[in-house]
Amino acid sequence: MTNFKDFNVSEHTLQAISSMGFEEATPIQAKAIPAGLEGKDLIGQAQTGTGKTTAFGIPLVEKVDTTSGNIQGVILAPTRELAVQVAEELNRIGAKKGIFTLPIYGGQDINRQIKALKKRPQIISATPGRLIDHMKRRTIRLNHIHTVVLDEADEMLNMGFIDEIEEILGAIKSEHQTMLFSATMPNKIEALAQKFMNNPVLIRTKTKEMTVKNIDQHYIDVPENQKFDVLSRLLDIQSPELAIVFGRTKKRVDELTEGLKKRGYSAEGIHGDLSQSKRDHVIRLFKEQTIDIMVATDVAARGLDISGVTHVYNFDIPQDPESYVHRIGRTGRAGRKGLSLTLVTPREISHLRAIENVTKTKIERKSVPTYSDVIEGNKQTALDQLREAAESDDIKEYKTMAENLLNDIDSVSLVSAAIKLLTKEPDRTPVHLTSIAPLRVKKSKNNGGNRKRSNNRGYKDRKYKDRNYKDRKPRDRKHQKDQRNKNKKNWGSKGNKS
Ligand SMILES: Nc1ncnc2c1ncn2[C@@H]1O[C@H](COP(=O)(O)OP(=O)(O)OP(=O)(O)O)[C@@H](O)[C@H]1O
Ligand SMILES: [Mg+2]
Repeated sequence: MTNFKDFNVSEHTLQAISSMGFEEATPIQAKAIPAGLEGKDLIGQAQTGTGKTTAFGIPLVEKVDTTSGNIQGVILAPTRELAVQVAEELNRIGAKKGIFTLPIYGGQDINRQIKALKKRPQIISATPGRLIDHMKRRTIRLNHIHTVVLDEADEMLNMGFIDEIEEILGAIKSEHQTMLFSATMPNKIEALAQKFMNNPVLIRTKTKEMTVKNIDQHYIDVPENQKFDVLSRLLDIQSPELAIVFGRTKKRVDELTEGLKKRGYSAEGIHGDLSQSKRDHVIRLFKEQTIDIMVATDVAARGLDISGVTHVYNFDIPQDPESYVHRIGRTGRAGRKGLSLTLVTPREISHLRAIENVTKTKIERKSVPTYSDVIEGNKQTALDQLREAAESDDIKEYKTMAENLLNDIDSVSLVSAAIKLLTKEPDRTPVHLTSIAPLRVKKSKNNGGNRKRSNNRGYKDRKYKDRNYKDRKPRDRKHQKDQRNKNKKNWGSKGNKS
């Protein structure tokens, strides 16, 4: 166990960490914070939800010179929501030291950001495309940078941000420390590390599995056309507090959201084609639990830390093992329990096995829940509601009525009737989703579908099909489109592209 006091950090930072409620450092923090404080370049890999933000946040904040109004630290993140979240966490860590971290991301009025930059942030947390915009306008200068962090470095490469990253890193001429963090570190990171890092130390926490143990991982083998009904049944039976449902494409997310709403669930969708204000709105509704289901593409798979997410449903099996790791990692964070459930069509089973091999985890098979399971689930939910209401204070005004009723009817009959009335009938409103072709494992010489894999080649080089491309330059979008067309040929997809 490592206490934050064991690190060589300022009293201000210790106070900030304590007011964040952190007592012991997590394993990645215990290893990465001392190395980071020594100024070493480092690559940090640890499972989802294990505190990597603070692992780079503390060394970064500690290094900031508060007497200078220059931007001294840059964090790059693949998505806008993550850039915002990381800035919030850094503002908490730097609160007592008086350090200001500003998020810089696409989709937000650039003039607003230019105005905010006048407040002289010492750190910026940015998406690559928008940072380059500011560099070109000279509204951000990187000539006093001493620390660079690439959060979710592998994802930024997956998204085709390599040119932007090279441009940004190449523009930092001052002596600086570079830190790369992610739960997954595929080999292609090496080229980036070789080019832009100075003898980086690799910091990994010792675990065989790529996913945390506190997530119960399940899958259900189900034909494509039954997936929506199965999802509805699962939502009824498991009644998650907060759930994220991942779909493969933007269109899929829209259709799923509509379908869920039709059946009476409180759900909203998020993907890269929505306006930033809509995306912010959905995240806000979900965080404050006004809605309890967020339907998302992989744009929400990385880094997002929303407390209270109890369930992750992969409505569509993810494109590759890394994506699986990050998606399910939206639950089971900071030691909490979580459950993930992946719907797998019969032709995608080999894909699931490949995920198990790469992540070194067993994903437990569950059978398709039946209609009577749903009824039982709904009865249980009704019972829980009744119990909760009975324990609350605001039922006093009903007590006289209850006493009168109890004079006529016995208590067991009365409670049975209350449960019956509260038990929701399963909603079977018809919902039609455009069907999509199953994913297939691409076979190569070294990599057969069901064979045990010595590496995860065949996945690594794939481009994800649905990402937030909005922060990217047009040229890259075209490149991505070409890539998608190529992929479509490889996988025989029917073109439900992002
Ligand atoms: N030492 C700690 N003690 C308790 N909670 C912590 C500690 N460090 C971080 N946390 C909390 O753990 C949660 C997950 O942290 P964080 O988002 O940094 O994880 P991560 O490793 O970056 O995950 P991901 O790979 O999904 O990005 C956050 O809510 C954070 O506040
Ligand atoms: Mg993170």
